[in-house]
Amino acid sequence: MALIALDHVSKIYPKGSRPALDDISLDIERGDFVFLVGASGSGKTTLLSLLLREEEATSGEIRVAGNDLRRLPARQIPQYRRSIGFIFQDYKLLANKTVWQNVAFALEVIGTRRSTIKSLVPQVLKTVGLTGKERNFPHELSGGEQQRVAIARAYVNHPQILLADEPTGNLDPTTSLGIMEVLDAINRTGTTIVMATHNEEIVNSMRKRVVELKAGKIMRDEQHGSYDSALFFPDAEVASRAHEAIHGDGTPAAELNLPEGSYTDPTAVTNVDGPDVASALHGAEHGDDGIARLASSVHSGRTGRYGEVFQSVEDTLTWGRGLSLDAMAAAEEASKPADDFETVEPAVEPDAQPAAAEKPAGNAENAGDAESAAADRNETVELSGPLMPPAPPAPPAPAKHDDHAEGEGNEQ
Ligand SMILES: Nc1ncnc2c1ncn2[C@@H]1O[C@H](COP(=O)(O)OP(=O)(O)OP(=O)(O)O)[C@@H](O)[C@H]1O
Repeated sequence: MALIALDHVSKIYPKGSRPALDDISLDIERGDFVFLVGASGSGKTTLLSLLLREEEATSGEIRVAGNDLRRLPARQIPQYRRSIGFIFQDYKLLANKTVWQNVAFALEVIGTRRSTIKSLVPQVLKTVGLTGKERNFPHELSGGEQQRVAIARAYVNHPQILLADEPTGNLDPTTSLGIMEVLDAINRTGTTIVMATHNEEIVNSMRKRVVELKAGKIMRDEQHGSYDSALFFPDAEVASRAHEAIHGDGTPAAELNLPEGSYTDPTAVTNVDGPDVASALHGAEHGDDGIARLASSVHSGRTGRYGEVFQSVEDTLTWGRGLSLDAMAAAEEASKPADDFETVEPAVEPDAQPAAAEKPAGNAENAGDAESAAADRNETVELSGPLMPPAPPAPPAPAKHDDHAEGEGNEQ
């Protein structure tokens, strides 16, 4: 039997005007890597929430690793969730705990022996390429490093299933590549991965199974699938949104001074990109070289139409290839009249981080409810099976390094 099996599943939220999921049937086998794609609101997060038993299906049957989720008693839900790792777009790390403590906490709440924790935490941090960052707090890490901590926390008990909701959504292409390398390596150890994403470059390079949702229904299920985000984010709409985000007005895309090729007639968006995308999609043998293709795509600077049009938005972010504050201050200064000697303050603090990344996860900081907090964040599983892969591939290098790591962290 499939590891994950959905049979005619529908989900209607109490205030929903239409089903968030509408008669979905889907089997996912052990060891699969599945991309869930589809427009905003198509039901991707709802599907992941059902698998996690955060939400209950309105009708239909869901079985995960032999558990019939309709019949799972409430008291067994925390234990069930421990068999599943979950990774969020905004990391959901505990802001007041170090890297080491964030990962160790996942083991502490299930009563893992201190000596075991001391042995497991460095192993998993090494796997995700974070050796040397053990004593850093989340705000002292880049976005990519924070997501690696989240992956380490989700993976420390070697879950059978890893669910990821837009895990690269806040990251630049190069950092996303590093995250995908880690997820691919974890998948190759036998962990089943279901990942919701809008990132066409990742989907098209990795050529894993693609399940596409549209208005709560499965429109497509392909073994070595692709994704053209332009189908879901018509160029004119994306361009307008990007322009509005940057300049704060609603100028129609057609009137914007956009780079050649970034705007096309919205009625003609069903075309796949030019020869580059076509060859990326169909040029190589289907095999286990998705990461190599992704690396080649990232290094060539090809980010797909969705990536291209949001490029300037990405450049304003304060992590990844963030805007240089010096350059920004210099530009402001240069644009001022010569007789204006006012000091120019930078718009953001040099070490500013996205607010979401600093937020603790749900009620996870409530010390009196550590168990349910951990369950909410789903980072632990039963201590069965090998905790580490027999021969994991070399972990990718961290997205960036700093000089203030205090060495290998046996801080417990
Ligand atoms: N708690 C809720 N109550 C009512 N409606 C909801 C709730 N959560 C989601 N929905 C609705 O269900 C539909 C599917 O939402 P869902 O979040 O699953 O989409 P998604 O594909 O994950 O979107 P995105 O890519 O924007 O994250 C949407 O119409 C959404 O408005």
